[in-house]
Amino acid sequence: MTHPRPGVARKVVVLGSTGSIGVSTLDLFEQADVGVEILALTAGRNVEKLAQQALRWKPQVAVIDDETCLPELRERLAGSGVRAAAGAAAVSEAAAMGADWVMSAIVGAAGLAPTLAAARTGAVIALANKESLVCAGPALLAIAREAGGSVIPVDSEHSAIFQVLQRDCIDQVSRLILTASGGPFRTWDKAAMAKATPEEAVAHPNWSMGAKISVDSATMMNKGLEMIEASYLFDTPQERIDVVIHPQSVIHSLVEYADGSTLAQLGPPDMRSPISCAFSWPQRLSWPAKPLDLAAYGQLTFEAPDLDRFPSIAIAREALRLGGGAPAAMNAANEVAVAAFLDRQIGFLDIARAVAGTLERMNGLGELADSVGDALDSAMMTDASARRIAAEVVGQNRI
Ligand SMILES: NC(=O)C1=CN([C@@H]2O[C@H](COP(=O)(O)OP(=O)(O)OC[C@H]3O[C@@H](n4cnc5c(N)ncnc54)[C@H](OP(=O)(O)O)[C@@H]3O)[C@@H](O)[C@H]2O)C=CC1
Ligand SMILES: CC(=O)[C@@H](O)[C@H](O)COP(=O)(O)O
Ligand SMILES: [Mn+2]
Repeated sequence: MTHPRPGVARKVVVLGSTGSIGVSTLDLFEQADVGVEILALTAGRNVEKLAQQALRWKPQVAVIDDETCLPELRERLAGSGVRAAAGAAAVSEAAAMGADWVMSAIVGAAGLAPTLAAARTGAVIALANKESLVCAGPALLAIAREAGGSVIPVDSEHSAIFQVLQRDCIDQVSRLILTASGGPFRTWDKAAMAKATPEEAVAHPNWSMGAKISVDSATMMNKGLEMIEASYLFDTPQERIDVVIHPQSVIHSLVEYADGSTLAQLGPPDMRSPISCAFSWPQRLSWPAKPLDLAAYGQLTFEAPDLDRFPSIAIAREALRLGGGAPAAMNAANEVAVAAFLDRQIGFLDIARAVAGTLERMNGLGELADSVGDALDSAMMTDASARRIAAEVVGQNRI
């Protein structure tokens, strides 16, 4: 694992540079004034923003997933010395350019192939793309380990656990406690939630994030995904992972030990902090981070999650219990249902119904069996059949 060395620019790739995490990552590089040599920046289809970033950071290559955007990217980068490339294969090639540190911040299962490609190179992977762990967690972690690299979580809860986990006392960990804000509908009744609009669902109370994860926070599927993520990352069964609602998002998660002591990590809700940790671990970066002013908060509050209004946590527990392809299927069904909700095809409460319905149907068809062969192929096969079935289920719920 390559640690930052004073005076030596680390070679970096930022996958998903145009998104919320990607932008925070580049901003942190500026704020912390760290020495980085950016090998590649990648985006989905936001060619204007990608070109702007590329002109500022001068990577060797700027890659856009959507091939129809390549002519415009080429035009915008003409004369800059930055090569333009396009397509999913080019994104994975960028991930495997031999960087010391790769930020994995593509949204959804689309991040799996490039993250695995980066893992095979032995890079330090700063992992924001939780969906890749959900789809193929054990394989991804094993590939990174075997290649001599590492996976450092960026997701705020997992970064918190990563920071307070005492590696010498791993057998004395009794519980991992994930905090959840409760999202924008924490206090809404079911009748109001049924009518919630996409605009209301993406209005997260504490964090400014991409649309998909914002809807996941509103359904609390984000916590379901995070429970699976924590189970794989910290090798902990789901029975020992709990969720507590903490509306202020100041305590990012906790580790409870068998001697009755519970350690927590705190900070203002700012993703540059876990990104900073993943960049400099086991050291710390200096940058003008806003300090935590506990007196200004006055009080930190906690409540138990309501599984009737937010069934997604239970759905994720069931997917983890089923094992095999169930987490990947759950993730794919959720991506389909969230996209349909954002497109106003289904109602807010239909998202969790569609995910549960897809899992039920696939289980009945025997399509959630343990994977065989290549982890990526097998996760992508499960992903594809879950998307097909979820589209049918969503069609039945169409408004
Ligand atoms: N935002 C946050 O605070 C947090 C995010 N995460 C996780 O980090 C990941 C990124 O989240 P966030 O930054 O909010 O998401 P955004 O939607 O803001 O950004 C997603 C990024 O992925 C790119 N992208 C989208 N689809 C594809 C594709 N098919 N191929 C290649 N690139 C693609 C987007 O490009 P384009 O701009 O062109 O569409 C963009 O750069 C998610 O997995 C999320 O769960 C975890 C914790 C916190
Ligand atoms: C910032 C981050 O890590 C998000 O995953 C956050 O946790 C979302 O907030 P919720 O707690 O509402 O899901
Ligand atoms: Mn999180």
